[in-house]
Amino acid sequence: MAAALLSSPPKVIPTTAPPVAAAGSALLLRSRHALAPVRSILRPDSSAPFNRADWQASCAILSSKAAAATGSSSDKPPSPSGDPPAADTEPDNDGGGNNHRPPSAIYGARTSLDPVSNLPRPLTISDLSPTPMHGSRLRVAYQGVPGAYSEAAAGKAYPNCEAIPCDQFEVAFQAVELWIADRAVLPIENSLGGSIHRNYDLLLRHRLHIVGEVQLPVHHCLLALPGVRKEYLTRVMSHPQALAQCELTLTRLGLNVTREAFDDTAGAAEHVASKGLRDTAAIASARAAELYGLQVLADGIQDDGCNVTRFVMLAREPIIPRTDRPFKTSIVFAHDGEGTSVLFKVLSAFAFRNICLTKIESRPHRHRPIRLVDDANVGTAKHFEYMFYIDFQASMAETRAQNALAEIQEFTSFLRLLGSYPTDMTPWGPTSSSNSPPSPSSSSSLD
Ligand SMILES: O=C(O)C(=O)C[C@]1(C(=O)O)C=C[C@@H](O)C=C1
Repeated sequence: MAAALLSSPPKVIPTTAPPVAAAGSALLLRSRHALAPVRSILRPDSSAPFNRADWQASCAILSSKAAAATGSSSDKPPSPSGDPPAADTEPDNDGGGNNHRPPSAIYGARTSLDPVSNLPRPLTISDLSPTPMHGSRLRVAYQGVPGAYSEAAAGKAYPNCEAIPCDQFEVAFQAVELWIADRAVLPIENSLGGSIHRNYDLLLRHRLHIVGEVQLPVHHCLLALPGVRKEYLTRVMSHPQALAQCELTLTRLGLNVTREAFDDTAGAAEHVASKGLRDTAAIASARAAELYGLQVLADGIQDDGCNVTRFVMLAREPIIPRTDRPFKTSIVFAHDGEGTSVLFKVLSAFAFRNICLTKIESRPHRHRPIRLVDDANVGTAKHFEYMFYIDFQASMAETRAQNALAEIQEFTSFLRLLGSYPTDMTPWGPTSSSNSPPSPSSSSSLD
């Protein structure tokens, strides 16, 4: 009998902090920048160490002055993005390694001792959506090197972001967890190649939240060094998904080539170029050809014109689900019961509420991949155990979604909410060759 990982109600939990806590932490972090002017008023010698007792004294002074005075605040409202002022580089800890923040830290950006300064300001929508705390462009981790489709997906999800290449999917997860990046954008499924299983497994292993999705039309090209002709080729290398997406076309082109897997499509192009491989082609984007000085031998070689990869955006904090636009929710669960009846019940919890499912995926159960079923008559049978991933078309702000999950938790041994996020509704036609990187002129962000 597996231990239920969700014990006391509510069992359906976001993986780290609930949305309100998430909003609170964003507010605290932003406010540390706002504190600098207050500190310089209280201690003109800002180079001197400023300890916890000082903070408490400062807060007491501020509160007593606030209580005694009258008048209105002339403060500027926080910036819509919530970003801290660029010039504010005050350290946020007390020198002891702890990020102690005085109560006044949550009072917003105040620069004077007027009475309103110390009253808590109301939460605004910008407080509820975590933004970069380093005052610069959003840093978005992706797997691959420049020219990879994941880089283009990062640019579609977050125009004008700073895309950070990572050599493995796991590194992109860690980059967000360690605050090196603000978001990760990772492929989760492709319309031809199917699920990217590694990322399903990593979603469970890590504690990040899905905060959005983007669907990217993927347009593959066959790339080789300038002057190389198709007849010279003995090998083609690319990401396994890209090789799978072009399998039929490679045969149709009459290429007698071995297939070799590479970490990412653009990495394969870079390898062909940097090693001067004249017998090898890479499958990658037209942008990769440009970046690495390769020629395009064939354009649009994916087996189907509509070749789309769905990427998910991951963050340390969940977003607040809404109902003013189409939302999707992703969950993962496991059960102890005998096979189909539990699955049937889970599906009916959605069906009876008219909630459409858009994806079901199963992966081996991480802690218990096999269950032995002892039966005296037929010996010991082995059942495979699975984790089930489901995406459904509803927001967690909707009662029907909350009720469906409340019901599902009754007959599952484990249930985790991976995220409730806006559905990518941007229209796309047949794939074009411009899998472009992040750029300030790109279309609007989805998050
Ligand atoms: O190699 C890349 O360029 C990637 O971004 C990875 C990836 C994938 O993992 O599926 C993304 C989109 C394409 O479907 C092919 C490869």
